[in-house]
Amino acid sequence: MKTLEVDLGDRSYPIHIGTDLIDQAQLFSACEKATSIYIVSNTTVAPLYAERLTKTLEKLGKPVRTIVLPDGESYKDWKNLQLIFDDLLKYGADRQTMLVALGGGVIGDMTGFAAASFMRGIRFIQVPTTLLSQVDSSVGGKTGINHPLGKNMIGAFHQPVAVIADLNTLKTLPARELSAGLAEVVKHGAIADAEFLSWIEVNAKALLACDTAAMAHAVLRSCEIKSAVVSADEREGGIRATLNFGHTFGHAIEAGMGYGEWLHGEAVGCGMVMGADLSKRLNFITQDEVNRLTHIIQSMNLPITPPKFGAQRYMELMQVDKKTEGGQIRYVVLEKIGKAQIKSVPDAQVIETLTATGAV
Ligand SMILES: NC(=O)c1ccc[n+]([C@@H]2O[C@H](COP(=O)([O-])OP(=O)(O)OC[C@H]3O[C@@H](n4cnc5c(N)ncnc54)[C@H](O)[C@@H]3O)[C@@H](O)[C@H]2O)c1
Ligand SMILES: O=C(O)C(=O)C[C@@H](O)[C@H](O)[C@H](O)COP(=O)(O)O
Ligand SMILES: [Zn+2]
Repeated sequence: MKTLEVDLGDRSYPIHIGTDLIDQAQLFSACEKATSIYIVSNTTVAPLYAERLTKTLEKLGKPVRTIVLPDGESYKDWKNLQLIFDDLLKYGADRQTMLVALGGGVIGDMTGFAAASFMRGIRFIQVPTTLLSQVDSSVGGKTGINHPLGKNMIGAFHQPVAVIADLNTLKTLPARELSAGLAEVVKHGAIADAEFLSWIEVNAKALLACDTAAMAHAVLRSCEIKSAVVSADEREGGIRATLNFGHTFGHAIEAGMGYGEWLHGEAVGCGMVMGADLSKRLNFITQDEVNRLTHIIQSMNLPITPPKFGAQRYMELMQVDKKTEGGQIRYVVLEKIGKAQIKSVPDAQVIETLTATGAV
């Protein structure tokens, strides 16, 4: 097992990465002060892992309950968030209750937001079970739900007290979900570590085969990159926005298609192709580099052609992005492979990208 720390002063926490971690009660030591523990999971993940995790948590001598939500991005909303509060209140949760998010990014984001707001804030642990949640969403404390008009529009920054990433849970993950997770892995290389991007390129086959050693490296390096950025800029005043590479276009695809039609990772993969094209138009990277990144994304079995919503609809969907300031949409672009920056770009150049990539 490898452990790294997200360094945030008195809100610092460990990320544990290894195999069979959900059976190890000592990793959940933050629950020692808890009055009760609620696992929050969904109808797919709970039957696979909730019983094992319950046995582990019961060793800590606390009452353990499981709340099971419907599965899917389309349920990441107010109505289904309320189901968590309903059970917490029904069964007598209090301010010392610990929530444990068992699932992918949807469960992690919703459980985190429930923890941020229940009784004005309780603690929670992330047990991510998708590649995407292990390399990205379980770390950094962005929690929330979607609004029909925009992705993750309602939420809070609320850090977990621990992240426990059990690589063996990835063995039951469908191939399409694995590919979606690889999009965020590629993102970390593209924005912060050119050498890591080359490693991803060389190890694409092992990654797609869910080889444990390859997964361990992808999760560890991604968590190192993300935790360094989050430690430097927890609330996205500056550098944290670079973690949004591919997301201005990607979130527009997710909302425009209807949540759940394209997986988040698929939309981000395609969004990065568009972001790379935009970076080339700003004379930052070359067409060869755009082609290389596009090829890497395609080799992960991710779509590279966006839906044809037309320029006006894309601009409308992107306008609500959380990076927009004073009506100006700001895009994450690649200064070079391994380094990103955030920039306002004239609409005309963005429309050129939309046209060139097939969105118009
Ligand atoms: N908070 C953040 O920083 C952050 C970062 C990236 C993404 N996100 C959010 O995360 C969400 C996407 O997360 P995701 O890709 O994990 O999707 P997800 O949570 O919908 O999980 C994907 C699918 O895999 C299933 N699943 C989960 N673990 C499994 C396992 N071990 N075996 C079999 N099936 C399993 C789930 O039930 C679901 O059907 C989006 O809502 C996105 O906005 C948040
Ligand atoms: O942690 C971050 O910061 C990220 O941007 C990571 C993204 O991969 C993630 O999808 C995040 O939820 C997007 O944030 P948002 O603020 O654009 O909703
Ligand atoms: Zn993302």
